Amino acid sequence: MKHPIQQKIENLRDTLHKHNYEYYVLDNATISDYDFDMLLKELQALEEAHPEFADENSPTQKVGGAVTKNFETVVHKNRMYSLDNSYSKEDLLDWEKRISKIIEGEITYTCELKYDGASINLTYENGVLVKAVTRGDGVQGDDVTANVKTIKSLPLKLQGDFVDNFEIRGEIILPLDGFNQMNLAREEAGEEIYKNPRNTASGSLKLQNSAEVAKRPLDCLLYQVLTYNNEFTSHAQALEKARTVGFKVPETIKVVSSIDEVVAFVEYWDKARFDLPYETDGIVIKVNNIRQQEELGYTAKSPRWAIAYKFKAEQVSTQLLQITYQVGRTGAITPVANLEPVQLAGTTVKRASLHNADQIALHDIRIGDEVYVEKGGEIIPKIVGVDLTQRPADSLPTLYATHCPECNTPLVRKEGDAKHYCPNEYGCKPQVSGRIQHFISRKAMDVDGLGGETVDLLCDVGLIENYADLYALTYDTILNVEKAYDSEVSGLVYQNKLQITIENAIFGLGYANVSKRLASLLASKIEAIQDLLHTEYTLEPKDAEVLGKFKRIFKHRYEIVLKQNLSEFVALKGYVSLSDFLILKFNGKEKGANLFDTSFDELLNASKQIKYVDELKSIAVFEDKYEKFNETISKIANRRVVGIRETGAKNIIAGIKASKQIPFEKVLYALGIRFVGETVAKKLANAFKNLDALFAADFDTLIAVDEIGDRIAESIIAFKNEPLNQVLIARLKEYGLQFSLSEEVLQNQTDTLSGKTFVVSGVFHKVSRNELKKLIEDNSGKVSSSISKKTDYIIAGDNMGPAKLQKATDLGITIISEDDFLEMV
Ligand SMILES: NC(=O)c1ccc[n+]([C@@H]2O[C@H](COP(=O)([O-])OP(=O)(O)OC[C@H]3O[C@@H](n4cnc5c(N)ncnc54)[C@H](O)[C@@H]3O)[C@@H](O)[C@H]2O)c1
Ligand SMILES: [Zn+2]
Repeated sequence: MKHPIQQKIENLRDTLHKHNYEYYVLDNATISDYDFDMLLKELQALEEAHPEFADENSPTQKVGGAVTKNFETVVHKNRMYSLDNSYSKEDLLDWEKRISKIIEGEITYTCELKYDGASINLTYENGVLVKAVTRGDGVQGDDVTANVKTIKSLPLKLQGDFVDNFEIRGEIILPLDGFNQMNLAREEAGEEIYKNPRNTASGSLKLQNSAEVAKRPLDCLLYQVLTYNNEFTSHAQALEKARTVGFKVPETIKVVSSIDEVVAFVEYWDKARFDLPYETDGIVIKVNNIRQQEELGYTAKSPRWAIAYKFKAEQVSTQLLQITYQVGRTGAITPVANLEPVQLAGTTVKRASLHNADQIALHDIRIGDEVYVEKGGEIIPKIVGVDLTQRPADSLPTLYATHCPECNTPLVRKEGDAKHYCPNEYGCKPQVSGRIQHFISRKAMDVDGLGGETVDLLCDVGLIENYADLYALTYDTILNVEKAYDSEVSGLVYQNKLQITIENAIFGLGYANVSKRLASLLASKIEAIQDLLHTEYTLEPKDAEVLGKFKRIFKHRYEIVLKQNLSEFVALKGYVSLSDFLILKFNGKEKGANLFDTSFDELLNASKQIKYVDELKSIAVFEDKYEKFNETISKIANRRVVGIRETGAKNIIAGIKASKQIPFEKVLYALGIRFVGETVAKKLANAFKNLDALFAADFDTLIAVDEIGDRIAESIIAFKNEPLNQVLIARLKEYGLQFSLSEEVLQNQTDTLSGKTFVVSGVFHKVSRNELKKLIEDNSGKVSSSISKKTDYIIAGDNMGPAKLQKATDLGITIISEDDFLEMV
């Protein structure tokens, strides 16, 4: 058993590592900065109280970022640090006390805004910009010179005299105006909008194409000059000189001589910051005298001579207009507050997350309430409370959604789970598409050429509805498939009120984007929609092409659907889509009957199984809110068309074909069995060697495998017992995917290390850490991340931490070198 404090420390480190990765590498934070900082402080306090659990890789000891593989890695000449945070005047006074013990003489401070973007280190030689490198992990960063050179306000060549060779540091930011304009354009194009300026600035720097970067209105604000010959005596003096030769050093910087003055500066900017053209998340206070700075030096992570003061999140109040529900890829439901638009920290806020039913109940949040909205750092705003004094007299408590907004299935909530789920795994559109997107993702089948948007498109037009369908796609069926997307209406436009005529069906099926005019022309010559397949038309070339496309997709769908009758079909999939329903319902009716002359109500009543309501949603809008519907229809003129052209089609088909070679463990991961992540999939693949053996294993056999617990075993059994999965797997086998480990892999596996547990620590020379781990696993050994009594060997590289070494010696564990280990295998 691990010491509970050690366990807690390790959990905190894991959590913080994950958030660092999301924040710095993915540019996609999932908790607020404030919450992040509080977790970090908790970890700091625990580590201070328990030095025996110290680790040089802890998030408290290192700058949180990382280098990416996309750029050349450059080692910084001078390390780049983070900043210590403070939140109150007391924190600032404590800091002053700490530094006064180390340095002598008067202290003056500079106060600067903390610009919220991505840090950059610029190297100038003989007055010319030669290199721009991101902070990375503080020791080394990404060389993004080409991208940075596109920033117009940054001098590539200095005007006037400055130091010959120097480095200068600053923040690449995206001013609010530019950010809002970028988002406006994306909103109009129907694209997902950017979360916040910081993410977008940081993401822009990492783009591969500098021409794209040049289109973004980035700016660079400078905050520190590093020289080699003591050219400057104070920080402020260096910055002012830098300004005169063309660097953008904000005029907001101020030199003061007491913490009281610092506090006044903070208080002023806490209000005035909202009038700034860019975002700031705090103030940076620095010791102004450079000699004093040098005396103070650095901790592992930050300079002792500087501290950040972080502003509290801003709050506003606004009216809650409506609560809607979003369905995630796993079926998880997230309630979303639709708000009366309000300005918050420089951006217009229209929506906020409500998290889950408990949160709504906790604050008793009701539609019509005046609610307090807060931007916790940078992620989407949240509702933190209700102004009860403003509550309307007739307000009613919120009734949480009972049915899935996408497929109308009753929602479920498992004990101990905060979220509701839509259980209609195989019939709910976001889940269906999500599962396919997981299947093709990089760590799974790694299908090149196919992305999330295209999967959505292929699902929407009905070409695929599970991952096996991917392998039935051909170049011809996907070429020129396209669909127009807009915010509300997904395709069906009912002109004759609620009548579905052939004309409307052709228009509404969404295949190939047939125009209203063409639909009516096509409908005029036929009795039933399937007549389209053999009726001759004389058409303009453009129309003929559209009809060709329509026929291709329709025929494909038609053939799939007609293989079963309606009840079998429903039994198999749990739902039918509207288009499938139409095909099934009207197949075989006598020619002459007006097959599509069915009212919407009739249609809905006739089949309670229609759950694929994407198409039907527009009708609900039509019935409830005629005006809104009209407004939406008018937007159709600005629809965004997503389509597949020649090159795209070729790449998709090639990518799908190539994925047949992806090794078994990845295929297993791709199947999307609950709780079977990448590592578990690898374990299972190694233990059972092929899918048949895995699926033949009973519960006890499964949990006998190292690290496979009840939950995973149950999930595997549930998966293999699901008839639809059986059909899918059978199809995938037929298509030739890898369902067993390759001969080559099997040959490299031995039992040499069976029963032995290893901990790998430090830096290695001959093989990488990951290769070491793989070697251990291939030879049936076990890798553990921490030292305990169960550890048999520690493979120690360079720089193994002293705490680990001590612990290993205490427990009497054998420490071996890289070479010793390689001998063993
Ligand atoms: N929400 C999350 O998941 C998450 C994850 C990781 C980090 N974070 C946030 O990021 C912060 C840590 O990030 P960090 O290590 O980049 O530190 P930081 O942002 O707190 O401070 C260091 C950085 O401030 C920047 N800076 C801006 N103006 C400056 C000025 N005038 N002078 C000096 N530096 C200036 C520099 O780029 C410097 O690298 C945490 O406080 C946390 O809130 C959040
Ligand atoms: Zn659903």
